[in-house]
Amino acid sequence: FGPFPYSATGIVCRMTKPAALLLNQETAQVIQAAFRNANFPNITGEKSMRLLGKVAYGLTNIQVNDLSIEQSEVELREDNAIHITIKNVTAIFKGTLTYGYAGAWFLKFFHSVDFEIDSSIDLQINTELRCQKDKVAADASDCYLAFHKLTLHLQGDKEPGWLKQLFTDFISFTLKLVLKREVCKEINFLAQMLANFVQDLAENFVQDGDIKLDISLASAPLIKANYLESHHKGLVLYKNYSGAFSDSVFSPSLLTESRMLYFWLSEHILNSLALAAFLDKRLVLTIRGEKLQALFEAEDTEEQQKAVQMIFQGTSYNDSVAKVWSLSHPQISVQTEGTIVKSLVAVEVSIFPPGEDPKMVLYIEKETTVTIQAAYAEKKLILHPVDSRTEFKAFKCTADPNGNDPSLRNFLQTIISVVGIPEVISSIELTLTSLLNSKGLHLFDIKNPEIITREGYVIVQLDFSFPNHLLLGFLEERL
Ligand SMILES: CCc1cc(Oc2ccnc(N(Cc3cccc(OC(F)(F)C(F)F)c3)C[C@@H](O)C(F)(F)F)n2)ccc1Cl
Repeated sequence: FGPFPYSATGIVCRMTKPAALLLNQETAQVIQAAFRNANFPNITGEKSMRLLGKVAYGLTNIQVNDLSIEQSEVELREDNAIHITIKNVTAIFKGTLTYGYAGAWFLKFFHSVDFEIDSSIDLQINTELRCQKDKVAADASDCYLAFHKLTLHLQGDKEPGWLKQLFTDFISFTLKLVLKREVCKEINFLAQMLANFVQDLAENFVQDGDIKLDISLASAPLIKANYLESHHKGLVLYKNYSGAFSDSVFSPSLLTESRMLYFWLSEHILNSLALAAFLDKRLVLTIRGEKLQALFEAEDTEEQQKAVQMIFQGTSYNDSVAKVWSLSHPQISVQTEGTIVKSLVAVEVSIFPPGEDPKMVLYIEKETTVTIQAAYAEKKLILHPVDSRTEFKAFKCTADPNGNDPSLRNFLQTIISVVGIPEVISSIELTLTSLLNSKGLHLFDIKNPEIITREGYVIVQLDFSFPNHLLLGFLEERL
């Protein structure tokens, strides 16, 4: 049967061990939030003591005070679990202890005193990543607390020995159960909150206006010893149009394990995005003023001056406009050389002589094929055309109605290829960069990102350092 059919997968995200280790440095903040968020119920009970008869006790408004977390280890386990081990969490719980007993002579004696409990705890959290309703679900219910120490300190020095004994032998057992239940419940809750947070952030990231990418899971996340991997549908949704599944096949060997983060994207996604952008009338560019002048006066030759005179007939560039747009859905394919964009493009120049009606002076249709290499540096997307070829499809010029002036055509051919295509690409570059930054990509500290193109797919691989205000911000919202 060949490799497992990933055909429903358009995008694969791989996070390797180095990324997990870096993210693990934020675990301490999550655990601290879990302890702080946990609400501990009052613990009440009674115990009949030898000399004292029935003793009633209550631990009320238990709160965590100081919490210190030394180091936490993270391990990716092949059985689809992320094991986090945190040793020697020291926590001080504070609250009020009320105790009393009805003495033999019906003497009711109740006393309440503030307490502090010193504790040292080992945490073991085995989180499973699952696919639930097509989304990443984090299940951290496999959670253990081991108490090394749990000592009660009562306020003031009157600490009846029998009470400490009662606490040590009896109350602490219940207390451990309550602490484990509440802390693990909160950790599980936060784990799912984090998964939802990433999912929401990601969904917002891959949406703009009516165009969005369905990044719901195509299969359950995979965890290997050195990386974890999620497979997403990667379907382009545009209004009621939704792209068909792609047939490009992902296989794990396409990604290495040396970088922190990998995104594998099938070329089908780029193609569908181009179609959606075309349907959304985004593939239109208007050039006027000095931009237009720069295009038409890129090279100062005799032929150029003649052509400009013929086309603009003395109208200034400020009263002229060039419009460039795709006549058909651009076809995008990906090769090792780069991303190849093939599109039938129309260029129309109109002039608005003052006091006269506007008139269209030039119309050209060309089949353009451009090979583009992409890079990301200084928080900007860089698109570099490495090769372009064009083929005339139609040509109309009022100044030369029957098109028998070859010098004009040659001139236009040159400026479209030499300056026209680069101008269009740089405007796409600026638009995509501002789109990425509007999604907050510039907030991430991305290190040495590589955009690699191969037949049928693109791989984006990178390292990152974690802007902890991102996680802190998330946790503050939660607290
Ligand atoms: C925007 C990155 C991205 C996320 C996708 O969808 C999801 C949904 C849920 N989890 C993930 N994970 C991958 C991932 C890695 C790094 C960043 C990120 O999203 C982000 F929110 F940080 C970014 F959008 F800001 C998502 C995590 C998934 O691999 C795991 F680990 F949960 F299994 N991706 C699909 C495609 C792309 Cl390009």
